[in-house]
Amino acid sequence: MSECTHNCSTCGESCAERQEPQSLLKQPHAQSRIGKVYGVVSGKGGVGKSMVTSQLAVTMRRKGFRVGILDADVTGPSIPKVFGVHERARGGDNCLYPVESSTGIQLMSVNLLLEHETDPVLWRGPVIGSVVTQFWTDVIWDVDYLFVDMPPGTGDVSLSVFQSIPLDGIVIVASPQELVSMVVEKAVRMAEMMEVPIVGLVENMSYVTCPDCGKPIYLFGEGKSELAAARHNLSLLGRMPIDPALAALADAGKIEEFSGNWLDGVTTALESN
Ligand SMILES: Nc1ncnc2c1ncn2[C@@H]1O[C@H](COP(=O)(O)OP(=O)(O)OP(=O)(O)O)[C@@H](O)[C@H]1O
Repeated sequence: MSECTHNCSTCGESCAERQEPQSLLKQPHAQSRIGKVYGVVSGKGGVGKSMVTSQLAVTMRRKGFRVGILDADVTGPSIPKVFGVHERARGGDNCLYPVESSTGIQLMSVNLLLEHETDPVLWRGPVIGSVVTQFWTDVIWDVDYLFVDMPPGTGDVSLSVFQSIPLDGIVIVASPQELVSMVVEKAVRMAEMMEVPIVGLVENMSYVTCPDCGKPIYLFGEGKSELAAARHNLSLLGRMPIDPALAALADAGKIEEFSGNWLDGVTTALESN
């Protein structure tokens, strides 16, 4: 046997010192019942990731599934607000209970734990990462589908989610402008490196509908999403317009009242996954 370098990855010997690579995936709470788990990610902030997460959850709930949203966007949590939920989450012995929206969607977000929902979260990355992990390990979920609203970008909290929560897949949300930049590619590469399947791509703020003639106006140019999807070998599952009615519903905490079938391609893909 050659001299031990303590680097098992470059050594073929089988010995007592050998350490297999350890999975960092965490177990959910023993009382949780969780079906499929999907992350909703974006290369950068403000492209509508929370909007898409909320609409996916509402659509799956309308189909009769039990649905939850784990808001992993700890420093910019918007999920409770768009659902009009302002009460605080209750805790039990070593557990937390999600708060239910008016249609029964289970929600957990740091904003449901803060004394004042306008308080900023002035925590460093590792603390934020551990809070997100606890939303998986300590919350008692009872869902067929759990959507994780990821923090924007490919920083350390996103990495914590990928490492600690066993995602069945991710949905990538991008605006037309973002589709031509490298940030989408970074999100795609991150998923590939973490070996998480990509369900597909959603282009948000793709166009506006002319209020007079009903024609779509592609403010940022047409056809970018097809090109980007082809470039990254992704399925283009939906295109959502900029719709002032959607923004108004989100601002009023009434996202459960949205109408529109832009994301049906995504929910069909999730159901058949
Ligand atoms: N298709 C749309 N039509 C109209 N308004 C939209 C649309 N998509 C998103 N918005 C609005 O744009 C703003 C940003 O959306 P959202 O919070 O979903 O983005 P995000 O990507 O989650 O941002 P962050 O990562 O910074 O939290 C919100 O006010 C939201 O209501």
